[in-house]
Amino acid sequence: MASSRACTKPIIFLSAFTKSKFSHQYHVSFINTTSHIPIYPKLSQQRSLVVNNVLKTVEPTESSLRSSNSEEFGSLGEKPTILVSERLGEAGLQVLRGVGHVECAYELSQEELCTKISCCDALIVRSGTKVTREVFEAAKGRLKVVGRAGVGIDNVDLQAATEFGCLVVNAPTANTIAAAEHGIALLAAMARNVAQADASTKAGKWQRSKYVGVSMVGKTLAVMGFGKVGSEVARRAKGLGMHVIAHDPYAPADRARAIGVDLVSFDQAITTADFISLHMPLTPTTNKIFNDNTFAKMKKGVRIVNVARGGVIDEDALVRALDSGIVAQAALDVFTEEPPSKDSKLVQHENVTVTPHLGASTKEAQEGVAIEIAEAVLGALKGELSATAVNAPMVAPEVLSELAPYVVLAEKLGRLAVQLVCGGSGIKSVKVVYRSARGPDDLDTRLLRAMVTKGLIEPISNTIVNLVNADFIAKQKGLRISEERVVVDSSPELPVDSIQVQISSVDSKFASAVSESGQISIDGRVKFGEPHLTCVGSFDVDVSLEGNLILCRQVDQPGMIGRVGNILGEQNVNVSFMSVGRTSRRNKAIMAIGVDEEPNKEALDNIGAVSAIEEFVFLKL
Ligand SMILES: NC(=O)c1ccc[n+]([C@@H]2O[C@H](COP(=O)([O-])OP(=O)(O)OC[C@H]3O[C@@H](n4cnc5c(N)ncnc54)[C@H](O)[C@@H]3O)[C@@H](O)[C@H]2O)c1
Ligand SMILES: O=C(O)[C@H](O)COP(=O)(O)O
Repeated sequence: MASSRACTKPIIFLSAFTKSKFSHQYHVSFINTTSHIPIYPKLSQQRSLVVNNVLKTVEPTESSLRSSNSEEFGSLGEKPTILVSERLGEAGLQVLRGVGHVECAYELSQEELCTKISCCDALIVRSGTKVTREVFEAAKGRLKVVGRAGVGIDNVDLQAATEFGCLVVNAPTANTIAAAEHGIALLAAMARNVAQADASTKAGKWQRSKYVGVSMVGKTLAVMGFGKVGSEVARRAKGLGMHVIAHDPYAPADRARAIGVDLVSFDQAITTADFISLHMPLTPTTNKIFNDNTFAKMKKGVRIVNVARGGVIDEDALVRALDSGIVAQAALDVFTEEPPSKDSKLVQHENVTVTPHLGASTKEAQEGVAIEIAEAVLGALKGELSATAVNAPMVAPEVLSELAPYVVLAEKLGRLAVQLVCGGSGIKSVKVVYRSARGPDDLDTRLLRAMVTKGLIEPISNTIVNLVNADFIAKQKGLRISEERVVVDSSPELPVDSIQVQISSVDSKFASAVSESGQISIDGRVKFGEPHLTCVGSFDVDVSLEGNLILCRQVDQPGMIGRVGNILGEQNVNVSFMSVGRTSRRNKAIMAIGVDEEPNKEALDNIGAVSAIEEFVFLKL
């Protein structure tokens, strides 16, 4: 006989993120692992900021301005602390202050940031703060969300964020127009030597012949990266009478066609363009994608604008290309190192126009970005939809809402299964079987798998598992979680008929949980919205998965329920649910008893001493 006393902690975790296929909205939920599990499948108030080339004014929503009560913040239990490490529009700060403690601390050293971060639930940055692995380590698990008030997330270590279970959200739409306008401003300023002529005139010179420019009309502009900013630049360049081509391996051809832009290969773009405007993100693939080799292929006298990221250009190679005349001029808003060194040859080059990363810096964009990020961060903290998660799988809000009770079931089954293993940490292989009337394409199981993983890992480690880090943590622990879908003849209205968790190649502390095929196996289903355990090993049971559970295997004979019930009653332990499953009459039976309180040692010893009881286990859910 054996009993398990695995300990669980009353923690609420950031657990689920969803994104609608249709509305491009994401969802974040908090899940309370010990009591009722609240999921808040509310739709976010995300507003389109650029609609048909029109910049829409964004206003904070009423809900985001409303004061918080502690319940809204799940595990935080009190107002969250939000560190804002770079200047943010006042409207966004107002939204944040309505619900949290906001600390604005600018130009922090890395050390100062690491010191502050352990007291913060959220961090809001722009491009100037490096959110490195050290920052996540220093946060010691408290940091729930990093909000990037802008598009580029190359200054946030996403891998580290994911490993630490920290959600990263950005504000991808509010500065699109500002960046596109800045691109066009630089293009025109470069073509007409505006900056150089301005400096010369202010220096008392009158150099009209020196600053003869080039015209843009009829010239070919290659837009590299045909995303939000790139397509707005293309649209504006068309208005200037330019012939616009674009390269973007992932852009839909119909969007390009709609603007009258030809999508071409990388080489075709750079070899035929008179002007090249860069609008791709900085990734390992695009890092220094403009280098000696690519400059060598360009039309002599090409002009380059970069409002994307400095790192996409090999800056030394650009200086060489400028010196050799391959590149006639460059206009740069962004640099590999920001700010660039004072004696940077590139910055000082006479054919180069520079601005200090001003692409997003309009009043309108900064207000919009601030509200967009404030709402995304607060949404994440409150368990509401977050439209812009960048390091979490996306599950549509409607899917989340229908899966909500199964999410609870999945976690409880994982939690229960791991407590049935002798020395739980030796688990290597887990299979989750979903029985459903729906075809595989109609059932998104990532959330369920993540919750089984959470249930399996948390009782045996001090790791916090959520949807951000579930797969990573499982892999790190050498836990292979496979999934199987079995199509059954039940109602397609229900996403899942039942979930089975199997753990193979381990010994169980409750031998009856081992199925005929040799794995620990438990099944559950949702009944009337509540998770139920429906099968243990080869025994059918039916017990609500709440509170704690005692599983006993006994000889099937009269009076057993009464005897165990009496023992528990004597210790003032309330039985919430009881079910008996047996192989055949008067043979072996399993009694599953739900109890509100944790029985003390004496009660458990007394249950073990009942002669007809062959084994039992106490499980915390
Ligand atoms: N200077 C600024 O202040 C400022 C302001 C806003 C955005 N940005 C930067 O501009 C860039 C674009 O922003 P966005 O909002 O348009 O992003 P976006 O995600 O909408 O667009 C980026 C596009 O680049 C494409 N892309 C990816 N890899 C590519 C490759 N190898 N070659 C060509 N295209 C590739 C993507 O498919 C996508 O369509 C980002 O780097 C962003 O950080 C800078
Ligand atoms: O990626 C972005 O959104 C831009 O580069 C803006 O950066 P900023 O917020 O530092 O101005």
